[in-house]
Amino acid sequence: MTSIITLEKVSHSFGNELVLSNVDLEIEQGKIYGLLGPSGSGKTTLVKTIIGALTPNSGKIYVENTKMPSLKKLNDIGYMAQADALYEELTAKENLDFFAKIYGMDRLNRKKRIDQVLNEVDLFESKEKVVENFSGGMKRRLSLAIALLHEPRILILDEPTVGIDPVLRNKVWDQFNEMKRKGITIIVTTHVMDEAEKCDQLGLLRDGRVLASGSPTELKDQTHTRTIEDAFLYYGGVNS
Ligand SMILES: Nc1ncnc2c1ncn2[C@@H]1O[C@H](COP(=O)(O)OP(=O)(O)OP(=O)(O)O)[C@@H](O)[C@H]1O
Repeated sequence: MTSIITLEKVSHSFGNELVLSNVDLEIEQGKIYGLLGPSGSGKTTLVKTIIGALTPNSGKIYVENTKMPSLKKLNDIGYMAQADALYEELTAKENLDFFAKIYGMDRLNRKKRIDQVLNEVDLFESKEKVVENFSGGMKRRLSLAIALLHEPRILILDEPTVGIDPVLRNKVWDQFNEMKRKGITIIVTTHVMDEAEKCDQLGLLRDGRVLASGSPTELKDQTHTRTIEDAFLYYGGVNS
């Protein structure tokens, strides 16, 4: 097993509220890792510590053996935040061009990659449309396209399929699997149980603690349950 991301005893508080409590995690290269937990369990805070946007009060985080936070490492990570950070008054293509310039991509590469990612998220036909006229799902897909632009080896996606209809959601998951085949490591946060089933490995998070981790099958087998939801409830009960 090759771990690409390691967290050691990561804890963080906002004021008096302990949001992450002694989190240990190992994420393997080329896998889809799901962080599953209810609203407020600390998923977003955890992924922010991984990308280095937040330095936790204590603990260590390594991405490909580099201690985070590290500006250098950002080139290898694609991050899609929970709230879409898009320029509403610009078109989809203009948004992509803006971020491609920030990534320092040259003109030829920019044009090629922008067309590729627009196709990948099924927005090619809408590339000249102004983003303020996009639906919520279209905005999510554009955010995903931006995270993919610089061909990162690690993709960190905070609730990537919120507001995306079931048909397109399947398509987006097909893309995740395709990226995985190329060796890309993907971390997704979700509170949707059927999405959790599609991950290779899961970390079950509640109140800032990792209740359990393993593949969906392992978690169900260990708890003698048939669904991830029941496994989650089992671990929550046992550990509380
Ligand atoms: N910048 C902040 N300042 C103060 N409290 C915060 C901040 N960010 C998050 N929190 C608190 O930390 C807790 C965990 O929040 P977080 O966003 O990590 O959870 P989450 O699991 O991602 O939830 P959701 O699924 O609703 O996005 C919440 O109680 C939240 O109110």
